Amino acid sequence: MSLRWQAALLDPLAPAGSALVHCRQQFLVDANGLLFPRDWLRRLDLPLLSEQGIGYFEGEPVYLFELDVPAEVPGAQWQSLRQLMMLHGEDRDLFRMLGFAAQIGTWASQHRFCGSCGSRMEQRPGERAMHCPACEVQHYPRLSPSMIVLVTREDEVLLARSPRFAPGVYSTLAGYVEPGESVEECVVREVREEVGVEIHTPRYMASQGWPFPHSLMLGFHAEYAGGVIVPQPEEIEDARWFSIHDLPPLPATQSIARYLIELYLSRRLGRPEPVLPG
Ligand SMILES: NC(=O)C1=CN([C@@H]2O[C@H](COP(=O)(O)OP(=O)(O)OC[C@H]3O[C@@H](n4cnc5c(N)ncnc54)[C@H](O)[C@@H]3O)[C@@H](O)[C@H]2O)C=CC1
Ligand SMILES: [Mg+2]
Ligand SMILES: [Zn+2]
Repeated sequence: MSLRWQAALLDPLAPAGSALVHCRQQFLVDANGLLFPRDWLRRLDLPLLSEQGIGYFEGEPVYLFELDVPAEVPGAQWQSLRQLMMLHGEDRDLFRMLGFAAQIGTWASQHRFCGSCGSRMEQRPGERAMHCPACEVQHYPRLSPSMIVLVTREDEVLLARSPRFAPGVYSTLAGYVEPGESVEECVVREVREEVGVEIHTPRYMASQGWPFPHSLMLGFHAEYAGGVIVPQPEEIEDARWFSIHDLPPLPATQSIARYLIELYLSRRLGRPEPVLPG
């Protein structure tokens, strides 16, 4: 359990504190960092969509200002959550706070109106939920279960490239769980769809909350059972078997994709096991 960052439901009517400012997967940053005095922010008259009390960082209460548009603030710039992960990813507590804030902010901005009757939703006191006063519908923060799997064949691992990846980087296969499906069924289906390969006995390894934009990654290991690689045209730019002795550039160390690969290498090569990223 982290000590520097602790998520909590704080009352936005409480005074003082610090705040993060978020809009569309970007945070406001200035020379002092990402946390701004809340009273100072209030005086800027920002285009506020929602304010949420999100927790404690180093014991201090932290709020989130979710904005309608990325407004200009003198002396400050907007930085994407991805850029911030690259810059501060080693600071796990900071990144966990930012990931949580981004997900709460995105959810709050996308649940301002009731999807059922169109009325304006209200923040429910004492609970992280949006509530429709007209039809009583309740919306909690959105999470999308997704599987991620390392497929192996003895000293080889199956890695693929999405057109969105940084040049040269290959990663494990991932995909969203569909309604009515078990995660194990999703693993088999996604591997078949994305690379045309059959697997056997997918085994659950570990999980990770992933704020791009609101996935809960369920990490698996599976063994190759048959077929030749045929990449799915729209999603997979290239997919190959790589020898564990000759791997391409891999995803960021904070990702469970990297953890699954490193874990397999450690077991195969008798190295110490990696630490699960938080
Ligand atoms: N932490 C990690 O190590 C990694 C995390 N991921 C994450 O895994 C998730 C799924 O991976 P993808 O290969 O992109 O998924 P995918 O293979 O299911 O395909 C993505 C497509 O699914 C559809 N989609 C989008 N949101 C959806 C939702 N909530 N439910 C169902 N379908 C949806 C869209 O058409 C999207 O283009 C993403 O959030 C991605 O960021 C992916 C790789 C590594
Ligand atoms: Mg995928
Ligand atoms: Zn309603």
